[in-house]
Order: sequence, then structure tokens, then C-alpha cells
Amino acid sequence: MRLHGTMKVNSKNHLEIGGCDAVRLAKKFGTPLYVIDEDLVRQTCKRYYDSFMKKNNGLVLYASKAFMNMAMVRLIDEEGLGLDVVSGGEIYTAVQAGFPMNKVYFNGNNKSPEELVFALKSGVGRIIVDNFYELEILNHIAGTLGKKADILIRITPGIEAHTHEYIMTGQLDSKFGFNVPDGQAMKAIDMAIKMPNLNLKGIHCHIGSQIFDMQSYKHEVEITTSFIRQIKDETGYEAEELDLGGGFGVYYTEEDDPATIEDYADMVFSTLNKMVNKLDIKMPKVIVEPGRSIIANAGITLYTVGAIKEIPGIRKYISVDGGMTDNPRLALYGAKYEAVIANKVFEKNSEVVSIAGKCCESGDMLIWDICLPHIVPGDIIAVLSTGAYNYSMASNYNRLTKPAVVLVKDGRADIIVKRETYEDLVRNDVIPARLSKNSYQDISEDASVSAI
Ligand SMILES: Cc1ncc(COP(=O)(O)O)c(C=O)c1O
Ligand SMILES: N[C@@H](CCCC[NH3+])C(=O)O
Repeated sequence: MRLHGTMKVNSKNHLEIGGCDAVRLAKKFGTPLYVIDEDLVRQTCKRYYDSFMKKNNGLVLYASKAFMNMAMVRLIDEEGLGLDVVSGGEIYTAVQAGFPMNKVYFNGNNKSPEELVFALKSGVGRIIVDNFYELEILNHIAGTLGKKADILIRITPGIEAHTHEYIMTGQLDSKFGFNVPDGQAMKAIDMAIKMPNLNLKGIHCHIGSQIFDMQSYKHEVEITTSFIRQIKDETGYEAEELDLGGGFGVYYTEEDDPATIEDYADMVFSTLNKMVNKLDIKMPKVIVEPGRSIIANAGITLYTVGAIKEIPGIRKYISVDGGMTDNPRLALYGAKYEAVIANKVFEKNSEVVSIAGKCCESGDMLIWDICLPHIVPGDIIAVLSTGAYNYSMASNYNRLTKPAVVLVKDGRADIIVKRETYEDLVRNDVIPARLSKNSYQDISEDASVSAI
């Protein structure tokens, strides 16, 4: 088990994060509760900034899909990174948080015309064009708005990165991007160059998520630079920017052995230098889009233990007050997590238990078979490394309310997203007049009138 960032165990044997006692956080803000360690987010951003931007003149875009809200956007801005967004909602959040929109890159395989208009009007830096339909409508929309859109073309190189098949994106059979081997990518480049309202800045590629093997990135740089050379040969156009996407893997459990951010940068830039010389092309500006690796380890989720069910000789289920609604990753990918009992971290481990959520769903599990100290109702369980793709993928299944998010630093805890209330759950519900409580009576009255 690994405690990340500012996490430690205090003299009461309680988990502490950002100088705050996790048990007190649970009491004060209620559970389930997402807690984010500000120092660790900032440190990680700084490591990305130093190794990709300061040292190598690149650009780091935080992939906001991993965890986004206005406070997070402010942090990313303060740390000097840009943003990768994938929807009108993410663009809106960036605008509302006052983010410099020229450092926002817009990805996605099915951007709507409305989203493209919104993106252009809000001044996003680049639109990463994913398919022929988008190429056509974007050219048209930009023309109508009297703008020239700066774009990258997303290519699919045909790399099978070793990760869960649902989060693999570089293979040919993917919904994303223009395939290189069958000539679609070259055709898209050729069209983009000729379109009057588009300004082609370079190419984009993303091979998947939770990637540990740095050879995958080496391979990605080799393939994309070779393609840049091929574009130069066939069209005379030379790409200025090379966006390598995100995907850098993180530690969740002892099964994960990530490289360092610095190793990642070294692999990218050493391969790039070699390829640029070998292929005789201009050094492109490198862009990367890390999401998970910036936020995953900085987040934990606190839960209160409720019902406990022991099936002798089979399993002991510990049910908590959240589950797949705040963390769907086990249900989706079989993801594995570590956890501690926040109110007795270093008590002796004494039993193997499985931590279950409270949804009406057998697959609603957070952790299968983890060895922990003896647990009783009321204990606070902290699931670790839940910063990425938990809050951002949360749902209201079973009409559970989404937890609050607090940002902790130096003993201070600030709410950055309020806990949803029952009122929030019905806020957008509409009861049509014919279903209103009085409507049955109204109709029967009408009926009696017509019967007379
Ligand atoms: C285009 C693109 N960029 C960046 C990311 C961020 O990936 P990760 O959170 O694994 O760094 C993703 C997600 O896989 C993505 O699809
Ligand atoms: N949401 C996924 C990763 C997909 C990343 C977005 N392209 C996860 O939790 O691992």
C-alpha cells in the first residue's frame, strides 16, 4: 500500500491528507467525500511543466475529462498548463473559470455544430479534427463566422498499446481519428490544406490510457514523425505541431509500476531528436495531454461503513455509503484500488473483505478481497488514488446524490464542489399537466360533463 503526496498517518492513527485529519473531514463534510491534495496536484503539474515546457519548449494540456470543475481549472491555469477539452460543457467550465482560451484544445469524435460554433466564438486555441464530416462542417462554420480555425488532424497510427481494450485508442479498429495505413489520414491532410477557412497546424495522436510501457511512446513518436515526413513528400506541407495525446499510467496497486514523468519526457524528446535528424524534418512543437497522471494519486474518497454481511467460508461484504455512482471504474474496467481504514490505519490487518457499494447491482463493488484491520459499522474507509475518472464519471444511479469535493492544503479544507441535495435531483424534472395530481379529477369531471 502506498500513501501519496501529503498523506500520512497522525498520532491518533488517523489518515491525514493536506494536513487535515480524514476522520474530521468525514465528520465535517459528510461521506462519501472526494478529497483532493492541492500540493500533489501542483507538484505534478510542475514536473510536467519543467520536463515538457521549460526544458523542451512543448505544451502540456491537462485532459480535463479526468477531473474538472472551476477550482481545478484555476489550479491548472496557475501552474501554467493548457487544457484539453472534449465538449461544450468543458469549454463552458473553462470560460467561466476565466481560463486563457487560446491554451484550450478541443478534442472529440462527434463535436456538434453548436459546440464548434461555441468553441470558435470562445477563442479556443486548436480544434482537433477527428473525421471527414467534422472537416467539412468546421470549414463551413468558420467561414460563416468570418474566422480561420487553427486545427490539428487526429490520426490513428495502428498501435496497440497494452492497456484495457475499452481505453485503447491507437489501434485501427477505433472510433477515433483518421487511419494512416489506409490513406484516410493523408486524404484528410490534403483536404485540410486546401480548405479556405482552416489553418492546419499539425497532427494529433493518442494511443490509449493507463500506459506503462515507454516503448509505446517511442513507437508513437517514430510513426507520427515518419508520417510528417510522408506528408511533406506528398504535399509539401510541414507540420509545426505534434500532439502526442495523453495516457501516461499511474500507480493504483502494487501491480502497477509507472515510469516517472521525467522518463516519459526523455523518451519522447530523445526519440524525437533522432527522428527529426533521420527524416530531415523541422522540429515540431510537442504537445501532451495528461489527465490521469496529474490527478489520480492526488484524490481519495472517504466512505462510512454501514451493513456488514459475512457468508461463512465464502466472503465478507463491507457495504459503504457510495459505490459505482461515485467510482464506476471497477464495474467498467475491473479496476483495482488500495484502501485504508482512516480511523485506524496501522491497526493489524486481520481479515480479507470486499468493499461493496449501496446500489441495486451486484457489480456495484469498489474493491474485491482486500486485507484490512477488523471493520465495524461507522468506520471510515479511504479508497486511494480516486482523483481521476471518479468524480468526472459519477452518476445519479438509484438517485444517489453526487458527493462533495474538498480541496485540502496545509490543514485547510475548502469545498470546491458542493454535495448534491435531493432538491438537485428533481431540479430538472417536469411533471406534465396531464400527470399532475389534480389531472385525473379534471378529466373525470370533463367526462361526466360530456356524459350528461
Ligand atoms: C485524446 C485524449 N487525450 C488525453 C487523454 C487523457 O488520457 P489520460 O487520462 O490517460 O492521461 C485521453 C483519454 O484517454 C484522450 O482520449
Ligand atoms: N475513463 C477511463 C479512461 C478513458 C480516458 C479518456 N479517453 C478510465 O477511467 O480509466
